[in-house]
Formats: sequence, C-alpha cells, structure tokens
Amino acid sequence: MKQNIAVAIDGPAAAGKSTVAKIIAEKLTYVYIDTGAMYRALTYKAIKEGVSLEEERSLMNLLKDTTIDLQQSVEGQKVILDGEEVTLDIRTEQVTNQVSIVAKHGEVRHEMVKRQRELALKRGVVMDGRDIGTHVIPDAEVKIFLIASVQERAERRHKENLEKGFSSDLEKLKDEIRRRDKIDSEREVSPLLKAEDAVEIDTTSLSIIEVAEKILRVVHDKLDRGE
Ligand SMILES: Nc1ncnc2c1ncn2[C@@H]1O[C@H](COP(=O)(O)OP(=O)(O)O)[C@@H](O)[C@H]1O
Ligand SMILES: Nc1ccn([C@@H]2O[C@H](COP(=O)(O)OP(=O)(O)O)[C@@H](O)[C@H]2O)c(=O)n1
Repeated sequence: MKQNIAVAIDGPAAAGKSTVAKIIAEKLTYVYIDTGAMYRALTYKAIKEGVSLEEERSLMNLLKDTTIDLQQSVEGQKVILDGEEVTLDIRTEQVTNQVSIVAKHGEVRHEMVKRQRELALKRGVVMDGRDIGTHVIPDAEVKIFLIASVQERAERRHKENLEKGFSSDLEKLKDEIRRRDKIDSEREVSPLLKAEDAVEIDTTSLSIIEVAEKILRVVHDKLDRGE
C-alpha cells in the first residue's frame, strides 16, 4: 500500500487552502508546500528592487538569481528569500494586490513549476496553490478544489486582519478578491481551474475542522484502497 502520496489543494483567494493544508500535513506528517508564497516572494523582491512587474524578461533575470526556501518550523512555515526571512513581509497588501501580475508570466510560471515539482518528487506532500492539480502535480493521488462565496472569503480575511490589529475594509477586500480571482482565472498560462478529477468542496458554511475532516476522508479512502 502506498503511504506517501501527494495531496493537491487548489482554489481561489481566501478559500481556506493554506489553513486546511497545514492541518492535513500535520495529521499525515507530510510536508506542507505553499506555492503562493513563492510567487509572493518574487513579487516582494521585484517591488523592493524596482523591477517592473509587467516585464517578463526583467522578472526572469531576477528569478534566476533568487533562492526561495520554504522551511518547516514549530511556529509554522517560514519563507526564506535569498537567505533572509520574509514570512510576514510577503503578506502585505502591496504584495497581495500585485502578485497576480507577476504570476501571469509564462516563463516565470515555468521556472516556479520546475522548482515546485522538485519539492513534490518524494511525495508525502500537501501542496496548495492555483494550478497544482492541473499542472504542477497532474498525477497527484488526491486533488481538492476549495471554493467559498466572495462575501464569505472577504469576511474571513476581514476577521483575520482585525484580529492581527490591522485596519481592514470589507468592501475593499471584496473588490480585491474579485480582481485577483479574475486575473488568476483568465490568464493564458495554467489559469486557476478545477482539475477534472478533483473533489470540489464548498467551504462557505463549513468550519475549518469540517473541511479538514472531509479532505482527510478522501485521503484515507485513497490510502485504504492502496491505489
Ligand atoms: N472553513 C472556514 N471557516 C471559517 N474561516 C476559515 C475557514 N477556512 C479558512 N478560514 C479563515 O479564512 C482566512 C483565509 O484562509 P486561508 O487558509 O489563508 O486561505 P487561502 O490559503 O485559500 O488564501 C484565514 O483567516 C482562515 O483562518
Ligand atoms: N500555484 C499558484 C499559487 C499562487 N499563484 C499566484 O499567487 C497569488 C498568491 O497566492 P496565495 O496562495 O498566497 O494567495 P492567498 O489565496 O493565500 O491570498 C495568487 O493570487 C496567484 O496569482 C499562482 O498563480 N499559482
């Protein structure tokens, strides 16, 4: 029976992917890989170095000299950019609102996908993003597509912001989520899409634990069948 499989979790912004991916990885003692953090890290560096986010060539020049490490720690996943921790820096509104522009570029995606596939090679991974089931690990044993209404997703982010002591505007969050979903879904290269063989879960009226339990059930069914 296969014990180390790949679990791919995709879906739009703030659907709950990273929250449940971390829980699933912990329960299975798998490695959690946040692919969004990789696009965010490149976006952060490009903004800091004044590189145009629209210019694919310049971004590729930057990316080829960039290391992005995802480290597991007791406090959660740390994102290390060129040896410096940027875990919190890549979550600012400025990065969030521009990351989808960087993620549109085909060559950037090609390089990121190459790095992500290397991380998934050994299996025993839970990877979340937008194109994991369709493109990064098309042969993932379990594929999940999480969705929730825009209202619910914006409310979740709003609550999260307020809890962190950040200022937050619900209407603005709704607009930003809609805008990012649109760019991610309409881009030419590996857009946000449910894989044909993915299990879709609408998390709008489900708790975090309920979502995690549903996914774990799919994983255990797969492991029990030994496929
Ligand atoms: N099922 C759920 N019910 C309520 N809140 C949730 C649920 N899933 C996630 N959240 C909260 O919503 C916010 C966004 O979740 P996150 O995992 O960051 O989404 P994503 O990785 O898809 O962008 C977080 O504050 C998280 O705690
Ligand atoms: N596999 C992935 C992961 C993220 N991304 C891009 O990176 C952005 C940030 O991803 P994220 O997972 O950190 O976003 P949140 O949903 O957590 O806000 C997305 O909006 C996409 O533009 C992508 O294109 N492909």
